[in-house]
Amino acid sequence: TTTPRKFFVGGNWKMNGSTKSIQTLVDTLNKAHLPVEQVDVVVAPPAPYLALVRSTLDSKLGVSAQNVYAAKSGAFTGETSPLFLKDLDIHWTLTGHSERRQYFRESSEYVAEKTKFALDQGLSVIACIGESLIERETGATNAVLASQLEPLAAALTAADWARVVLAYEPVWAIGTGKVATPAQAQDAHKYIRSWLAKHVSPAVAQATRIIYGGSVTAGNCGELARMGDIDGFLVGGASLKPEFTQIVKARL
Ligand SMILES: O=C(COP(=O)(O)O)NO
Repeated sequence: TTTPRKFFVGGNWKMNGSTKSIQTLVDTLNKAHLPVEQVDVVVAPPAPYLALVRSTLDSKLGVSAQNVYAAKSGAFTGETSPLFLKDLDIHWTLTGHSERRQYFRESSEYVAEKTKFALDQGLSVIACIGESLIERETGATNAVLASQLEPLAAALTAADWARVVLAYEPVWAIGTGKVATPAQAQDAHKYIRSWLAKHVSPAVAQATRIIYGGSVTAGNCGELARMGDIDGFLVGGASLKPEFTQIVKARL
């Protein structure tokens, strides 16, 4: 028998918010009494607001950085150390979000290096992968996903994977309102899981949560959540709204 994977919903606030809007959002989340026994919920505020959110959000909800640097401290102006997060009782970080790959030229090798470093510092990681529109249209989706997974598989031990959630976020669905169809998302998740089974281990493939991101809303999350290899969501725009609490309950 295999242990069912606990549903996981992340909220990526990206570069949005203010003290006032964040306090309102935190208040909404605290009052929602989210079903944390059935769903892992983690929100990722902008770095300047990490301490505020951690100190005011219900402790049963996780807080994540949106990015970290692969060093403990030093002359790396502008960067966030994993040690800062642990100091703030924050146990998660995103790595490899497509916006960091696109605007800040983060390579899959670099993403794997920072993912491994964060894990070695005791953090859990939401590691992001996903293809562009041209890659999908030219039939390169699986090859691209494999190329993004390879450095991760090379860097991580089997034990590391227990603290990794993979987020499949097709770039063409992020912020566009063009959500992947349940079949498109399921196919990609199924490929990722089969890739893990072959290149890491069947046990890691079975246990690793693979969550979908890209224009998820309260309206489309239900049908996506019914797909066997979709273990949750990484929500952008909708995570800034009260409807995020509906998305958390997508599989209930
Ligand atoms: O980038 C995303 C998805 O963003 P949207 O939900 O706004 O498409 N999650 O990390």
